[in-house]
Amino acid sequence: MIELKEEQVETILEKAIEGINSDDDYQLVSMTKKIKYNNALSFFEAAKYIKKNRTFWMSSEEDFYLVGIGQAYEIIAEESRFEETKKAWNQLLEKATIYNPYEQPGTGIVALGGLSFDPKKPTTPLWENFKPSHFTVPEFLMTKHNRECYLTVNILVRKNDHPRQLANEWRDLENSLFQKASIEKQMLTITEKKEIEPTEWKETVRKAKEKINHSDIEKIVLAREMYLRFNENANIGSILQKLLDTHPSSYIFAIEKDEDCFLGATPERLVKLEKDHLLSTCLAGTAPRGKTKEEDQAISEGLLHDQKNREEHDFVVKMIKNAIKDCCTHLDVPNEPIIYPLTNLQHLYTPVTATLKKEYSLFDIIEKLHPTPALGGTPKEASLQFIREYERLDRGWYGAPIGWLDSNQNGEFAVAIRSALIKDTEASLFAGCGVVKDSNPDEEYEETNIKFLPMLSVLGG
Ligand SMILES: C=C(O[C@H]1C=CC=C(C(=O)O)[C@@H]1O)C(=O)O
Ligand SMILES: [Mg+2]
Repeated sequence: MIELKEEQVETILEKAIEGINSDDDYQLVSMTKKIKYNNALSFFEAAKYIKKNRTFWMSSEEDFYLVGIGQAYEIIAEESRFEETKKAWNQLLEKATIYNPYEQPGTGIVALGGLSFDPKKPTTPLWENFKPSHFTVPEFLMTKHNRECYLTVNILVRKNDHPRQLANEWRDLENSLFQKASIEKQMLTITEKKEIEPTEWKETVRKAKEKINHSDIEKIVLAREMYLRFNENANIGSILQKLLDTHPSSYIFAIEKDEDCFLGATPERLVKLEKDHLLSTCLAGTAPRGKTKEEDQAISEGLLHDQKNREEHDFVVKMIKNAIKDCCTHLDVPNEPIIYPLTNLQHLYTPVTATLKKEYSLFDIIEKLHPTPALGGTPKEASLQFIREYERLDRGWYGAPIGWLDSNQNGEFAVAIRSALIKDTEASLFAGCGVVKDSNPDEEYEETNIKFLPMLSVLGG
């Protein structure tokens, strides 16, 4: 393995610049090196006053962290968002210079980002900074995996750039990013807390039930919002620390877009790809945790055998199976769900594994899966139409795919639930639930209350 040497950086940049022929052409140069073990959150925090648009990602199952700082390249798509994003990503990779002797998942050129829940629903000012599809290749990417740490630097070079100058700028920035930053422990105080139209929301649940009883729609997921105001600006690093401490079995994520930050602790994996090995998960059907071990056990048993929750869950299993079967071989789905326990609640859980056929990519799978009936409903289009028409909420990126992919067919996307959009001293929290024929509006309301807890409790609630 050939390590990247300091003096090589300039040569790599020089070569890339030499290959650029016209003024409006460019090339992405990506260089990865191993670095000393570093705290991911500390790195995130150090960038606070240096670069905007930070990204944080921690995967629940492994010791895997990504921290992206700045934007070397952006892919924004609105209309045919999957097609456009896929095309732009492939074009970027085609002409990139990649120096990455490790080829570990999540190193080298990595795009981090996500999508909005429904591009057909008009956006409100709340989500104006979050586009229908927005992926960023950061200037600096720290990857932590299996107790090894890597730093990737991505630089977009143009014809008239000076390699030495770029190399020097990059070195200075890197030095300042590795100044150890301690995470300020913030005690946020909520000065205003407002549930947005809870009575109307229950009414919409009733309407959804009616629709289910009188049409071929079988499930509709309805979400609602809680608004918070704080005594001071929320510090994202401090909130992430609390999420990491309290939600070990969830994906912890944060995506900053200018002054706004969308963050959360979601247990819901949409899809993970390691080369051609695909893993998706069905997570739907919910119960609270018990106060004692015995009570917890009894609730789990109850959930496993509860017809209404099993129905909610089985719609997801069926849909995921159908959505990916033509793109995969070796599809494996257990017959029965198991319990997935979280800090504040427990879910029904079924893992789905498969081998992805060569001609398909991660974007193809996301397009086929989103939204699963855990966030949309069954059938997909009809339930989406209902949500579009009756849900009094701009979901923005809530409930949508969020994650990363690299240039070696690895990547992972979660579904952005248990999440909040933070704007300085304000936050909007989101929670939804699957409405089926046996749903009770008051019980669904209580279920969403528990789903607010992961975010509420780290925001001073
Ligand atoms: C829509 C949410 O949860 C989904 C995921 C798991 C269980 C769910 C449920 O039991 O209703 C929901 O489908 C949310 O947390 O906002
Ligand atoms: Mg439910």
